[in-house]
Amino acid sequence: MLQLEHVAISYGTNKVVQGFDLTLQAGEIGCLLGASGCGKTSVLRAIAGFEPISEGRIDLHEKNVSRPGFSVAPEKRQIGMVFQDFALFPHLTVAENIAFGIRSLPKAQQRERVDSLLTLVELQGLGDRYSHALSGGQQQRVALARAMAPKPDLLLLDEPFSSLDTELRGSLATQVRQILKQQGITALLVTHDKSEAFSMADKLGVMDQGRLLQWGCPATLFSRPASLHVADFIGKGATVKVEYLGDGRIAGDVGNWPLVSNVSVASGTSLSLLLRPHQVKTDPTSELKARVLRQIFRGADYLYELQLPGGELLLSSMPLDCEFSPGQSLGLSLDLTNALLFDAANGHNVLLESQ
Ligand SMILES: Nc1ncnc2c1ncn2[C@@H]1O[C@H](COP(=O)(O)OP(=O)(O)OP(=O)(O)O)[C@@H](O)[C@H]1O
Repeated sequence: MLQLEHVAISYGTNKVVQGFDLTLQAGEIGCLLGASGCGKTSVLRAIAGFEPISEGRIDLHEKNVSRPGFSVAPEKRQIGMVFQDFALFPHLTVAENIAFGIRSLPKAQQRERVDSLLTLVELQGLGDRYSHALSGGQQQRVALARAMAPKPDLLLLDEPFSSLDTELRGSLATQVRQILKQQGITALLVTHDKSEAFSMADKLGVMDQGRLLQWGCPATLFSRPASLHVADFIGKGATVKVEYLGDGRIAGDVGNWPLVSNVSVASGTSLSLLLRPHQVKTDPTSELKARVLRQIFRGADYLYELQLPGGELLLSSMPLDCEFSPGQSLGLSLDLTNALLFDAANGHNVLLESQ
């Protein structure tokens, strides 16, 4: 449905996106996740036809729409867009906003489509309102309905929920996913919010400085991140230095541990071991000790910041009945079943497939 091959985007001499490959199948929801300024919006604008590309190609339905020196006009691409700031027309009612892109259809057909979209986004009865009389979440659902009205082949969503409060953002992301799935719409969303990305995406990509570091299903990115940067970006954790001893063992300030998976490095290699909070547990009988630095109440559990005697930090999530105070020393056990290991020199994942 959508294919980007080795795409580069430049503003003058400044290349802000490079070597960008991405494939989205029909009906899939893709999501680009990355810090501010990494090039997410530029990629969306290039797909929509608003930005030329300086290298590579963009194909829609296996037809080339962008290559250096050539670009099919945005209005000929059958692409709908939803932006961060809703961008509804204030002088038009909700129904008129939704009908904006289908003005050329006969009136009766327009009304029918607007009514079915109002039902779809659960705004029945609000067709005559103006946007200032709607909540942020309602406005964003109008923007979604308006983008869907012309039945686009592809919907691009640029940080569509970022101006809403956290709770509304979460529930709207789930609703929007349901609507897109129900209608079989192919969509690409950009965001810097991990939870939004996880609740929306069939395929997820992490971008950094204009490059797509990894593209795959969210579970794969979480459990098999290609690099420490991807792992760090998509989930909380702490890294500690260890050395690969050979024979499937690692050692460092966290002690000497056997690995469940094989690694692709020689003995003596310096590695970074990423430990997520659920992998670090209290064990009074353990020789591995750490000092409590901070206890953070998270509602359903505590997050503890811990320090090993050598100075390295660990994070641990513990149930609410595990009450420890700053300064206290704890025995720890580590669950290395799904441990993530990266080459300390280049940050690449060194784990081979689990045995
Ligand atoms: N029209 C432009 N002219 C020159 N530079 C631009 C232009 N648009 C974006 N840039 C630069 O390109 C880089 C990527 O910007 P882009 O908006 O694509 O990033 P982003 O990941 O979407 O950021 P954000 O999350 O903050 O919206 C940034 O360094 C930005 O300053």
